[in-house]
Amino acid sequence: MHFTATEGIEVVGRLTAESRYQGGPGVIHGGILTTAFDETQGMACMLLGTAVVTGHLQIDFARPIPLGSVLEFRARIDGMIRRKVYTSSEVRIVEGAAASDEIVATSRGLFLKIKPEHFTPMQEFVDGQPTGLPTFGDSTL
Ligand SMILES: CCCCCCCC/C=C\CCCCCCCC(=O)SCCNC(=O)CCNC(=O)[C@H](O)C(C)(C)COP(=O)(O)OP(=O)(O)OC[C@H]1O[C@@H](n2cnc3c(N)ncnc32)[C@H](O)[C@@H]1OP(=O)(O)O
Repeated sequence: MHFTATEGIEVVGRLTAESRYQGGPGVIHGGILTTAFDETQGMACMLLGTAVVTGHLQIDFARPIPLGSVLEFRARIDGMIRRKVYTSSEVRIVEGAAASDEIVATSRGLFLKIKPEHFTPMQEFVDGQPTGLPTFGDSTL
């Protein structure tokens, strides 16, 4: 995806619903749409200048999205308290046969600010290949 920072803390992302993203016949898979929301809202949080991870994500799939559609996601930060960052986003079809101003899906997400050491226990798994026996708390894998 490509992202653009706009006025305020808002992010715009575009994604083409390619054939490899098919879920039901002729339509985008809901998991792909969910991933795109996660990325767009996570990117909005990045404008705060701190790293975040997704804590909770809730999607409303309002309309089927035909393959070939160009989607435009808009995401923003609605509020913050302590480490919690509340975000929302919506998507429209901006190019293709089904293009219109109608919102075809919406998302609300809670992101948590994290410190860089959040990922330290997972370093051994970078690129998917465990190279040692990392310890998570008291349990050993
Ligand atoms: C990918 C990271 C990138 C790093 C930076 C590199 C540059 C990137 C550049 C570009 C980024 C583009 C954007 C990326 C977007 C994609 C992000 C993902 O998909 S992340 C993968 C999926 N998510 C996880 O793997 C989290 C797994 N969960 C955890 O690690 C923990 O549960 C965590 C950190 C979320 C919270 O654990 P605690 O121990 O730190 O914090 P506690 O004390 O439990 O919670 C703090 C507050 O948050 C609430 N909270 C926590 N989880 C909640 C939940 N699921 N629902 C509701 N509230 C929750 C709690 O009630 C508490 O609230 P009270 O402050 O007391 O009011």
